[in-house]
Amino acid sequence: MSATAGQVIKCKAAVCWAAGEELQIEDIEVEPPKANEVRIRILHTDGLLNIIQGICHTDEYTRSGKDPEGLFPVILGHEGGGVVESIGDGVTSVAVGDHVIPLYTAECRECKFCKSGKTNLCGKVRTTQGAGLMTDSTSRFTCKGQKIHHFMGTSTFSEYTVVADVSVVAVDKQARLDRVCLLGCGITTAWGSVVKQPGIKGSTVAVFGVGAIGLGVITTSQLVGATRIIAIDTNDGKESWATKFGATDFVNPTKLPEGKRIQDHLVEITDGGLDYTFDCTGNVQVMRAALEACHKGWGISTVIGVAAAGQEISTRPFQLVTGRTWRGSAFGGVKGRTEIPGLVEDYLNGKVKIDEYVTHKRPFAEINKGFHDMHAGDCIRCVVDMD
Ligand SMILES: NC(=O)C1=CN([C@@H]2O[C@H](COP(=O)(O)OP(=O)(O)OC[C@H]3O[C@@H](n4cnc5c(N)ncnc54)[C@H](OP(=O)(O)O)[C@@H]3O)[C@@H](O)[C@H]2O)C=CC1
Ligand SMILES: N[C@@H](CCC(=O)N[C@@H](CSC=O)C(=O)NCC(=O)O)C(=O)O
Ligand SMILES: [Zn+2]
Ligand SMILES: [Zn+2]
Repeated sequence: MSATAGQVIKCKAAVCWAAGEELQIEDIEVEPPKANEVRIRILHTDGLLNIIQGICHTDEYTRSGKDPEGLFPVILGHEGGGVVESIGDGVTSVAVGDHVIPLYTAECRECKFCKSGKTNLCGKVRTTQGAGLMTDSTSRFTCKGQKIHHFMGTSTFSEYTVVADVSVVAVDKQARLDRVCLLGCGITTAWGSVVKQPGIKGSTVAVFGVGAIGLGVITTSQLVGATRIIAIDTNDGKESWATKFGATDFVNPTKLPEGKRIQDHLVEITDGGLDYTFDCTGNVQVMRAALEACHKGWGISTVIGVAAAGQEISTRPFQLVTGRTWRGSAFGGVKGRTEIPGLVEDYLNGKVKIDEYVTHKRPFAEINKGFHDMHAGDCIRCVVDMD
């Protein structure tokens, strides 16, 4: 039992008060966990463990106001790790002191979705999570007397956070928490999007967008045995990254002859198109190009990127009539409580890269600089040092 169990904890958090505003480091209050909830210490003060956590483009997407589900004021962050400080009644899946990763895709194992065997999406907490609240429709965070919304059921940009017990997984304490916390989103999303897509072994793949997600798709495609992996990015600086992670080719669509569309170029250089393509940009024009770069009769295109409010995808229905498939992937189709412990072991065994994605590091007090880093073009993953 920790000394703070059952008490309101006062700590620091990065609060975004309104859409488009920078985050403010504020003193907040974090209520104890209620039944089936877990309070997690993201800041570790004993000097043994220095937590870092990632900033994902989806945090920026919500901060910017482009997310139709965005609610403010809010504590963002969904790629973190921490240590369980206390648990509410009925919690059996994690214990005080466990090293844990919060999961924005819950896994209750009881709902229609979880029991379907067809999806990783879980229905248990999604409605209240989307409303920025815990399952009893209240928040555990206050600041200056005001209620602060939770974000994606995780809100990791806080020294303490509260999550549902179905939204957290304990991991091997031998794994450095300041590394495996990055499995909370981007790397796992990319890994799952590839390993859960049958047929990539021996096939051709095109990856649009060479950020953390695109690199994860490239390296996992290589791991499962894709024969040709074409990376596409508008930034030439991404070519060396793509190659280092396993791409066989790199194309910058802005360097094609005038009027030449990227999908037409890809179809030409691949004898009819790719077996598999992935959108890792969030740009709906790119999503279309990725679909249309697929081979007639069997090509499959996966949308991973998150597009802004009001954006819609389109293509000629004939593209689908003639055998191309458009699909999407949330958190890579990964069931976090079941599969993240195995991914942690894969990291410990050198089968999954994590450290290689980190290009920038910022102290918590400079978290806004981390958000700016993401727009600079040379950033794969910026991590925030909570110490
Ligand atoms: N479905 C899911 O579960 C998840 C989805 N996401 C989403 O995935 C997307 C990718 O995330 P992340 O890798 O972190 O993002 P990044 O911005 O780091 O990577 C995107 C890359 O695409 C490049 N790019 C931009 N426009 C084009 C274009 N027209 N053609 C080709 N490349 C282009 C960017 O270039 P430049 O460097 O010049 O900007 C950048 O290199 C985001 O939308 C994010 O929200 C993230 C996690 C989970
Ligand atoms: N809130 C947005 C949709 C955002 C979105 O698509 N989120 C992804 C994860 S992105 C992680 O970095 C996701 O898993 N969505 C599934 C879900 O149930 O939210 C909107 O409303 O457009
Ligand atoms: Zn994310
Ligand atoms: Zn469920």
